[in-house]
Amino acid sequence: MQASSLGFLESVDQNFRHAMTFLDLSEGLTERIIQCNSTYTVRFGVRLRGRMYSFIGWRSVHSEHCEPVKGGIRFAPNADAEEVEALAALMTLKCSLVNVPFGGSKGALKIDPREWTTQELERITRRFTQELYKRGLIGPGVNVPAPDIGTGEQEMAWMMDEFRRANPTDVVNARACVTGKPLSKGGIAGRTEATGRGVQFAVQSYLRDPRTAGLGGRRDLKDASVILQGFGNVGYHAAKFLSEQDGARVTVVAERDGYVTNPEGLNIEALKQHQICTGSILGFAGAKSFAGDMTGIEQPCDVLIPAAMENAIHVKNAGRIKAHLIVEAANGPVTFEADQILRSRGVIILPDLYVNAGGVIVSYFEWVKNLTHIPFGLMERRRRERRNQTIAAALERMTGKEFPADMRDEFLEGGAEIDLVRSGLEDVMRSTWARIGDLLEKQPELGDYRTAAYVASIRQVADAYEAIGI
Ligand SMILES: NC(=O)c1ccc[n+]([C@@H]2O[C@H](COP(=O)([O-])OP(=O)(O)OC[C@H]3O[C@@H](n4cnc5c(N)ncnc54)[C@H](O)[C@@H]3O)[C@@H](O)[C@H]2O)c1
Repeated sequence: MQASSLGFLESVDQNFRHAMTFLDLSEGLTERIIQCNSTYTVRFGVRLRGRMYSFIGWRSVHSEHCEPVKGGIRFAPNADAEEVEALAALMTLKCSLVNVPFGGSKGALKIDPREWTTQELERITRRFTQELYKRGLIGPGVNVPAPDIGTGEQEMAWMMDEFRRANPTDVVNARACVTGKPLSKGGIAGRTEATGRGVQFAVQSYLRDPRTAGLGGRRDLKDASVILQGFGNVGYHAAKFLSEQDGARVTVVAERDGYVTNPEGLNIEALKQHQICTGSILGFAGAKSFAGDMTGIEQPCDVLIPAAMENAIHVKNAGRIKAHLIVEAANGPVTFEADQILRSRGVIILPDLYVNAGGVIVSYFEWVKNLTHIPFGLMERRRRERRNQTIAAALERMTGKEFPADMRDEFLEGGAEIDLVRSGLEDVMRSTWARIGDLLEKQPELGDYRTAAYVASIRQVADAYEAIGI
């Protein structure tokens, strides 16, 4: 997915430097914040299928102004050190923007997971974890990985288990060494859907804010046409919530082998089942398929959600994008140059560091849950229970009737973990949008949401560096 003259890392760097022009920081501090602190390359061998296979991976730490540092681990055949550094920089910005107390990091293993069996992937993942551990690149207080492209809760469970084995005398906090784990291994309800759910809250926050242009003045997604690129974890959940709960019509889903379309709106759940059964979205009965055609994202629509790889929209195709609103669910899907072309055409872009922050927000909840060793939100649940008891007693006094027994338990229940996670996520996404909007209102010269988000975020990182005197 290339054809940009600027690479991913250069695009992030340009965005940084553009935002820095609105901040009054010393030159030394500017460079300190932009530069990636370290990138480790790990090479290791695993004996598989009767021979030795060599693997290469990376873990970048962009900024340690807050520790531990945090960021996903990607398993992808085209991964490289530059990509990992760009992603680590975005993690620094993202965590700062949504006020989760982590520095930025990211990792990758150059591997196509589809070429290996589950047992083989387990051995590779465990060896990779050993390499990270040896270099102090995994641990609850130092560096906390999470899922990204090509990884999920299974890989996180293996990593956590390998870390725990390496620390047999200190297993108490071992669970907090990665997030995105299965529930049975210390994960948190709602983590898998979190990034897609956050995308939904981001779109809603933008549309409901009277200061924005909305969708040509419209304030909701009812019947709006949406094109999605990338039908993986983030893309699937975003499309599911926006179509089932906000009434959007997902008219195109584009994947690496082509796209499917239905102007009436695709049935997202049925399409997912088809993808799981056949390994592709193509050939889905409820749509027309275009095999090998990568122009799905160029079809007319109200909203385009790139949720696959970086550099999906570049100088060569930016002029052909017809969406009014682009919602960056992926990291870096619009290059710096494409961003300028699109904005000159009046296209509004909601930036990645805000839109896809749901994953790290809920990862933070999971990390806190693992370190406190008490069920997530126990205090909040107790508070809600007490509040609801007071309301029930007041209602009983006013009506002179007892609260119906069948409703009582449900009403008094403070809320399950999933409700608390969702409401916490919603709260952070909405308040972060308000911060971005307020800043742009106060400083209209910033010009766009990406610059406003970068400025808000960098300012906090700068404050942290200045406070510790580096
Ligand atoms: N998983 C998370 O919690 C999370 C959090 C924040 C950001 N992100 C970002 O979201 C994006 C997607 O991550 P994910 O976790 O959903 O990964 P995933 O592996 O679950 O899904 C990615 C999907 O994109 C598809 N894809 C790959 N190349 C494509 C191409 N050229 N055209 C169309 N589709 C293509 C893949 O086939 C796959 O279905 C990445 O940029 C990732 O960094 C993920």
